Amino acid sequence: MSDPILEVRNLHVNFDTHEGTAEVINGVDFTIEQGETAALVGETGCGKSVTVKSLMGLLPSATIPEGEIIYKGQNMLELSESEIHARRGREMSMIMQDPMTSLNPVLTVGEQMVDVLKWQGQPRMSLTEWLRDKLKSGSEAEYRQRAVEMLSEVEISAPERVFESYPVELSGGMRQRVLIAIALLSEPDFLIADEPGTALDVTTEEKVLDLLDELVEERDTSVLYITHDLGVAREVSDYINVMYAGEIVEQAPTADLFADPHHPYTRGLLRSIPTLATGIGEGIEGHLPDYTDPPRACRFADRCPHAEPECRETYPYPREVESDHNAACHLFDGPPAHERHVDLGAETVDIGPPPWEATDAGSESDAVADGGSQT
Ligand SMILES: Nc1ncnc2c1ncn2[C@@H]1O[C@H](COP(=O)(O)OP(=O)(O)OP(=O)(O)O)[C@@H](O)[C@H]1O
Ligand code: NI
Repeated sequence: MSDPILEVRNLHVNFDTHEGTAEVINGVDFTIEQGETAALVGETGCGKSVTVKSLMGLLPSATIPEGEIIYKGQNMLELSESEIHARRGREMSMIMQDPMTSLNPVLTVGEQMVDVLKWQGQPRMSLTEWLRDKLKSGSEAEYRQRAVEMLSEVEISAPERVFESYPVELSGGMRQRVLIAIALLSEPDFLIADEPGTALDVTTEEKVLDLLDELVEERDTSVLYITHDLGVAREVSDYINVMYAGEIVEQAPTADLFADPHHPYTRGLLRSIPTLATGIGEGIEGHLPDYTDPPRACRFADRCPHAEPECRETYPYPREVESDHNAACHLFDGPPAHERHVDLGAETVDIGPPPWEATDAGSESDAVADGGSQT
């Protein structure tokens, strides 16, 4: 097996706010294998964008008191600003949540794409530095041709016209395709897609997702896919990391997560997937904790239908359900998922059948106890 392309270990990210220090990301661990598409899933405000911006070195106002971000064997947190700039956009690329704010409104699509292509010839510079000097090399016609080709690859039917257009002249779906084209121009090894498509209607979103899926498959790009929707994550990813309030509460290969979800938050999210029958999901009651004063034990306890006193007293370190499948919950037992996590001792508790399947609440199903009761 090859080395993972990205390993995030014990990542902490804080912000200074008027109310005090917001401890938003609290000890996050996840790994992305070469060529794999992993998802980071959680509700709004749980820290998905903060996590990925810290991977890209795009959080100037944050502090990272602890953690490692190991990309191709190198800890990004030990690199200088200029070394990070040099990688960003070239080896690593990001499709942002909001196409309107990530495209420059005063430049045409073509101008923005050609700038990216020219910049690629300048490996020691950040895009901003490069734009300042505008060192020109290569021929304008070649860049134009490459950009137009890329626009056809994202299935834009009038690429020449879109090349000459300003972002505001395009539909939302078109802008999202342009952003995908820009992100793939540099043929990145690693792509972060932060909810591409959420601003779009469902049909357009589906098309954009299918397209992205195809493009990364062809290129064998490793992808971290950000979404609040487990249904979308299931469609696009091989592995799912479920995030709640700045922590990974459960992580598993996609099929395992759906077959045998352990964390009550994962189960809540599963119930939140809209069904064809009702069109709406159930949602999870309550709201995220205050990041400036988060619970020191389980951050989900206040919303958890199964919380016990221990959940408010002891920190729920991740435990192994199976190899590659971890959950951070006191309600089941299992060996520590990571070496530094040593705080075990909870008994296996039956939390009943998976709620989204349950017909008989309080039955003696041991779906959860089973998975977790390893010695
Ligand atoms: N620069 C910042 N300064 C202070 N707090 C911040 C900053 N950026 C993000 N936060 C806080 O971090 C928390 C997580 O935000 P984040 O944008 O990562 O959520 P998200 O999971 O991406 O949500 P969404 O699905 O809405 O995009 C929020 O409470 C947010 O207010
Ligand atoms: Ni976000």
